Amino acid sequence: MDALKRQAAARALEEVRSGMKLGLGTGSTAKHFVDLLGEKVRAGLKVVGVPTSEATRAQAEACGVPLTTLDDVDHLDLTIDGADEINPALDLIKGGGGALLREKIVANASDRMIVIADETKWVERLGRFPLPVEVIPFGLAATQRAMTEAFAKAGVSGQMVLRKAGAGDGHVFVTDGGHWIIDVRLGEIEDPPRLAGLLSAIPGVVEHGLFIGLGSTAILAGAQGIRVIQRP
Ligand SMILES: O=C[C@H](O)[C@H](O)[C@H](O)COP(=O)(O)O
Repeated sequence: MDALKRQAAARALEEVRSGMKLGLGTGSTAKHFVDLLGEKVRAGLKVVGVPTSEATRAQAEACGVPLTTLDDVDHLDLTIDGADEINPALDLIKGGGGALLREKIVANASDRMIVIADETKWVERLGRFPLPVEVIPFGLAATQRAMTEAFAKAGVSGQMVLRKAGAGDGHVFVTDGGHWIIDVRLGEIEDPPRLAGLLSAIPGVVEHGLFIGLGSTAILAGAQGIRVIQRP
């Protein structure tokens, strides 16, 4: 699986040109991309990147990829990032690694977003992967009640699970922005854009993992080779 992720990352690197301002994604697939980009930079490629997490920032710095911020550039040419699920409209579920907020800000500031993944991320309908929803700790119960109403309006339901940190000591997972994440296994989401709008309207929801209309191209690596899919 890791070899497939690297293949998708290598194919995405072919889209990078000297002088580009890049959004750098987060996760195990994006990590391959940053690694390969670092090799190119050390060989003379001139790019700057905006990392979507502190983890990616640290990796990019270690690889020698020059970094900037969205305050210092007026737009990004291209963002390359992974995903937890991708449907044929190139709508995505993201945030399995907890980086969805910065990832969405960066993708939205980009002219194009290339999604890199192994074939297992491709689904007819989004929703098998638990949807991450980033919330403000204040008023959590009220936010969850509003989320339940939003799910009902969108015709879905699922148990809400407050994400815990990986250490197994019971501590709540805290995002780079200081927020919490609620994961909700919804099953098939009939209308992802509608659910996205309903969740975005809830005051305690900072952001959610539905990326609608942001993915331009998906590069999927599987046993049969690489598929490049453009947003319809
Ligand atoms: O917050 C994490 C990101 O949205 C990742 O891009 C996503 O979870 C996919 O990660 P991976 O490439 O490790 O499957």
